[in-house]
Amino acid sequence: MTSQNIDNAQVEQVTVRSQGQTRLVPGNKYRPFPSIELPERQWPSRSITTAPTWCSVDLRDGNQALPTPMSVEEKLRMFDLLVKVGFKEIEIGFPSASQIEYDFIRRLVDENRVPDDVTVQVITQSREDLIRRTFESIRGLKKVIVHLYNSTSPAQRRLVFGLDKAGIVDIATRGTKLIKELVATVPETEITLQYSPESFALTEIDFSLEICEAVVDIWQPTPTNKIILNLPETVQIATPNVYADQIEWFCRHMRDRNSAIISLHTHNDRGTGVATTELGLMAGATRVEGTLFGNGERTGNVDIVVVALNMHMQGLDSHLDFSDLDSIRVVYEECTRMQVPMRQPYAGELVFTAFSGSHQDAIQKGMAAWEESEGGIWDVPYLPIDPKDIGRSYEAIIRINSQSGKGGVAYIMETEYGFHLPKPMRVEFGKVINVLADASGEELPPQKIYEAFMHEYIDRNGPFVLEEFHTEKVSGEVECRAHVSVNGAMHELQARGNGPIDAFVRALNEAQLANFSLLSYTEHSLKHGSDAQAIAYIQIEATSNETNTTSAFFGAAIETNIEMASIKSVISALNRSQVAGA
Ligand SMILES: CC(=O)SCCNC(=O)CCNC(=O)[C@H](O)C(C)(C)COP(=O)(O)OP(=O)(O)OC[C@H]1O[C@@H](n2cnc3c(N)ncnc32)[C@H](O)[C@@H]1OP(=O)(O)O
Ligand SMILES: CC(C)C(=O)C(=O)O
Repeated sequence: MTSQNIDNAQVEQVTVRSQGQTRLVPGNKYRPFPSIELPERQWPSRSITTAPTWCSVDLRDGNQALPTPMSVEEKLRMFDLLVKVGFKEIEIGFPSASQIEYDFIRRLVDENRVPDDVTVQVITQSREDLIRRTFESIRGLKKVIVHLYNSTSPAQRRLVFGLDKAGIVDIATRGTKLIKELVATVPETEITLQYSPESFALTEIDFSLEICEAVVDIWQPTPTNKIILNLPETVQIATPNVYADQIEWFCRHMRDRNSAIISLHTHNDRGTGVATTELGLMAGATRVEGTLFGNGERTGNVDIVVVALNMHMQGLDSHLDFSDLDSIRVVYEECTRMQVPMRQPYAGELVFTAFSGSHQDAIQKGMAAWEESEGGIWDVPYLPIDPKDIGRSYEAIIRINSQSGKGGVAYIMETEYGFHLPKPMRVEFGKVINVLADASGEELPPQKIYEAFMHEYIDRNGPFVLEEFHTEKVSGEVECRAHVSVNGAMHELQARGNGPIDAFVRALNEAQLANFSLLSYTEHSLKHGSDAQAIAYIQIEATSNETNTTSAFFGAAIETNIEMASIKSVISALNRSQVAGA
């Protein structure tokens, strides 16, 4: 790859007219990013097998991108959160940037808030006054990574620094020399140097190597006292494979590879921060800088929550704890004043929710199979991880609107209210809910679905009303006596059958109050304990007196006495058949 000069380029954008519309095409305003010459690249056939060292840059790169940067108190709260999540390296700020940044670091020192197993990192430009101020800020800390950066890309060399390559190398090496000198001023502190050739991904790869090796030559790292070479994709300008090639090329060509930790720092301008980081790990890096939920400059830094949970879903221990992601999100939103979008991977409110019928059906079947497997391999369609792993409940997995189907409605009735609707009844009740959802045009919360069930099946009070019901055993059969009013007219019924339901069905038919037969019957208890109730579901086939056609109807009833629930479910089904005109 060579540097390109656009100064004199003749830029032409082209306007295209097609089918009555005008469209701007880029013409030669932009250039494709050149690829890296890397014969027999290895990364495409590798996979990620261990967690990298994670470094949170929430308190630096995240903070510097906020409209209102965090206060000292907010930074302290965020720091405690990052420690709790399990970060062992945390970039705590840019101490020479502002008094708040400086004071925050002093609070960490004065209040002894940095755990022994956590190393803090501070960033500085390669300018003498800023480096000296940085060293003043870290006095009293046990372990510190001093992070020196300067930008190296052709555009930044030309536009920001007005320097050639040698001048840019000189900025880096002068800074390194000064840091080396200042180590003696903090004897109680173990210093690691991190050097970032900022805009690495946009820099000629051989120049990136040259400047890093110039820094290495001064710092003199060893395999037991390594330097961190952080190779940032400061601005994302190419597909993720290009960054992976750059990382693998760098790892292959650098001298003394064992004395350096190769670190990734990616942004998300093209929306591929996670992919770029994952390929960078496959290409040989062992450390990742990023932020919670991807806060950071412009479109953000890479979202470490996603990279870590992507590992989790492959069965890898990420060493970070996101088992209560909602609480982490609350602290993040309060400290940064940013919001996690509803579709954010893992953390978004809607990412484990299905509204659509076919997804709900598959999820319901998958969940049932997984529960039966008692801890088997997670293989639930449409749910890449178990929401419970990150502290989410199963309640929101299925939500109902007009796109939903019977499976989803049955899932809500079962998980929220303990009603195991018989399979054919799901079809019938699913249609009831679909009509309601269509009419409202909105989501139907579980309470509304429950109310619709009660209204449709349980709370019907006519035209049939059961006033009295008794049974007794007579010569091996059950004899029932009942008082049933129909549209207010009272009828006394009596019949025998092989059980109470059979006797009651016969009594109604013999008295010519209805013309129907029993198709199916199920029951189950609803609650346990002294106020235990049972629900009975019955399906009848009713014949219309007018048209002599038959139709099937479900009825349901809830009672403490299961016999009474079954008899009332017959009445419920009859009442529904009357409304439908059977
Ligand atoms: C990609 C990244 O995220 S890098 C981190 C960026 N973060 C921040 O900038 C947040 C904190 N920064 C600040 O508070 C301020 O920018 C400070 C305190 C660091 C510096 O402030 P100032 O000197 O007032 O201003 P400013 O940042 O504009 O300085 C630009 C000068 O620094 C030079 N410069 C920029 N980066 C570097 C560097 N890494 N090393 C040495 N010099 C640098 C520029 O060439 C420019 O020089 P010039 O004045 O001769 O043209
Ligand atoms: C200083 C570097 C690492 C940086 O923040 C970037 O390149 O985005």
